[in-house]
Amino acid sequence: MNTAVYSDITCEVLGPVVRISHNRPDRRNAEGSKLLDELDHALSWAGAEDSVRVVIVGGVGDHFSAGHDVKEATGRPDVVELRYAYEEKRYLGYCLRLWDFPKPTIAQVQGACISGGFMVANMCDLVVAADDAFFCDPVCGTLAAAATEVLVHPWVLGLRAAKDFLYTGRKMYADEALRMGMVNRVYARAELERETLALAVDIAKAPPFAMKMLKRSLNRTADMQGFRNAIQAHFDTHELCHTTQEYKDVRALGLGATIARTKEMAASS
Ligand SMILES: C/C=C/C(=O)SCCNC(=O)CCNC(=O)[C@H](O)C(C)(C)COP(=O)(O)OP(=O)(O)OC[C@H]1O[C@@H](n2cnc3c(N)ncnc32)[C@H](O)[C@@H]1OP(=O)(O)O
Repeated sequence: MNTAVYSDITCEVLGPVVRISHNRPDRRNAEGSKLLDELDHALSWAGAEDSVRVVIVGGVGDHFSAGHDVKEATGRPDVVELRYAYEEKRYLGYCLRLWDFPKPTIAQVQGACISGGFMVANMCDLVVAADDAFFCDPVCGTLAAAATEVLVHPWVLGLRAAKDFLYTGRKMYADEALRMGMVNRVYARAELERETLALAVDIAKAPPFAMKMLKRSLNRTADMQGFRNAIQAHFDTHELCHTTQEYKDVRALGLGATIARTKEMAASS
């Protein structure tokens, strides 16, 4: 049993399935350090608990997540060493732990799934989306950064489509994401939770050791093609961008401007 008390996530045990949800709907589920620490804590518990067979990662409210909490981020010191340590732990480290999670994971996505939040969803094995879900990662244009810290897009979209998507920073709606193979299934918004849980319960019937080995082999297939090295190399490239004048200029514009630019870029075709 998980007796931890969380504020920024919810953690529900649903038979053999645990649903862990971002829970800051008033901030559009922006991921601050508390939320990320709680998410990682709940995942560690679920990974070690024998009765848990599948984990769903979701979001309470209208949106999966608006990405990093940019308000919190602008309050942190702009010092390379401190930023690197923070991002290596909470972005790269937590994401790789989710990627390596020993049981199947499903992202359950409705509404906005933006940049940092998208990165978390992309670390899950499967993505199930509501018909109102949209995905975007416009941070090259909005924050002068080479995409989010963990660059999964070429692996789940293909190289050419990832370039189109990231160069424009546009929105991709659930139906296109399904066609592109970036999401597995799309349901009407009212059915998302029920259908995702039904899928999780179905997967949970498999023998757990065999499932763990199956996931390990599938992930190793990606590793043998360079997945982990590419992810780690991109992280350093991303961090380099935080030292530039371009970055300092956009950071000085503040939170409101970042959100406004994100909305503007997301609206472009
Ligand atoms: C490498 C970098 C990675 C990153 O992840 S950087 C972050 C990228 N994300 C963004 O730039 C933010 C994107 N947010 C949006 O586009 C919109 O939001 C939504 C489409 C998700 C929702 O739009 P709507 O329903 O009109 O809500 P609203 O009025 O924009 O926001 C409601 C409250 O939520 C706060 N908020 C939204 N996103 C963030 C965020 N990412 N970090 C911190 N706060 C956020 C706002 O400021 C506001 O707050 P108040 O009610 O006090 O005015």
